[in-house]
Amino acid sequence: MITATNLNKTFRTPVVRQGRMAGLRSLLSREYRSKTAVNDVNFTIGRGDFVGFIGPNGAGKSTTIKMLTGILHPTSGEVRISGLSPQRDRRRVVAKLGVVFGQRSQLWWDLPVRDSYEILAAMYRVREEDLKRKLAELGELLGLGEFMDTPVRKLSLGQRMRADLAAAMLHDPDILFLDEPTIGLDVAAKQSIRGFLHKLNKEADKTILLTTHDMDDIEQLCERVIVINGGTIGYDGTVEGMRQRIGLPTIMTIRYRGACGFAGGEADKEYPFRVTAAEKEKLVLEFNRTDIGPMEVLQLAGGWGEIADVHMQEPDFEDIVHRVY
Ligand SMILES: Nc1ncnc2c1ncn2[C@@H]1O[C@H](COP(=O)(O)OP(=O)(O)OP(=O)(O)O)[C@@H](O)[C@H]1O
Repeated sequence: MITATNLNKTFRTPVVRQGRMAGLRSLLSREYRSKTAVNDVNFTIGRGDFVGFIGPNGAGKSTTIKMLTGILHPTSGEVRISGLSPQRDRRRVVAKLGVVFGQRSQLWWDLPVRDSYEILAAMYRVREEDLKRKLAELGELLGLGEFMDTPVRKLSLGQRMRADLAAAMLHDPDILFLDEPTIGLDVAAKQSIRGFLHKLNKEADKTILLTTHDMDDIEQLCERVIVINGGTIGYDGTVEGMRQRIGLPTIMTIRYRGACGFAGGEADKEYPFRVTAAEKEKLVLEFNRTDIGPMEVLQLAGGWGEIADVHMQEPDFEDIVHRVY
């Protein structure tokens, strides 16, 4: 449904000269600096996929999304959205896409939300009865009723984001590109946006590409994550696969009923895990899931006494992402 093939984007910006007569010299001979923002990027996103697109600041995320939506032309390589080029078939591709930039609203600042929707519906040639039906449906899912007649500038950030998501859905696109849709929101507002996106993906089968710096968005919503850094893709796979590849340990704390038999001599033996703390009735073990599974660890640990209670702590997703970057 969405493919990027050998996608490249190099920006050429004029160098600003310093010193006397700099302006005149710049006019006579311009010097340019090249910056490769996206470097040989390849991926395919299937219908109904929910993909997280992450990377540090300046990694090339926005540049990639702008090429996917047709706002920017690639220096080389190509994009296909349902077989169409967003650069050459702009109008047909735009009809399939909904786009939300969290930092920038596409609504008219001084107009009531309702008026913005009417303008957008006219631009997208949405029929009046379809708009009515869509607004009733989105109104319920996103709680638009409380601010439909309020000018956009008076909305809270959470309300504005909900209003923007509805705006992106008015023409019922199959694909959504979301750039930081939860930025700056409090926990409750984030949860409400996430609930909506989850429904769109699972119940309405929308394909979603989500850019975010909030790792909870990724963990709660995405099955797959694409990591970009310095314009190049560093990882493309499942969230679980990323955990395993990075190799941060899972920590298991085992409490025994009575004294634990792990002691003298045992410490010298080779195990596929590390014992990081050993007390009378408690052991703390660290292991990598690529080396051994939790059930095998428990079988081995069960040899040192009767296990009363087990607690497992998976590596923190934020730490994993930092390692990938
Ligand atoms: N119009 C432009 N002209 C020149 N350089 C640009 C332009 N747009 C982006 N860049 C550069 O390309 C690189 C990638 O930028 P991009 O905005 O795609 O990153 P990003 O991953 O979206 O970052 P962020 O998370 O900060 O939004 C950066 O070094 C940026 O300075």
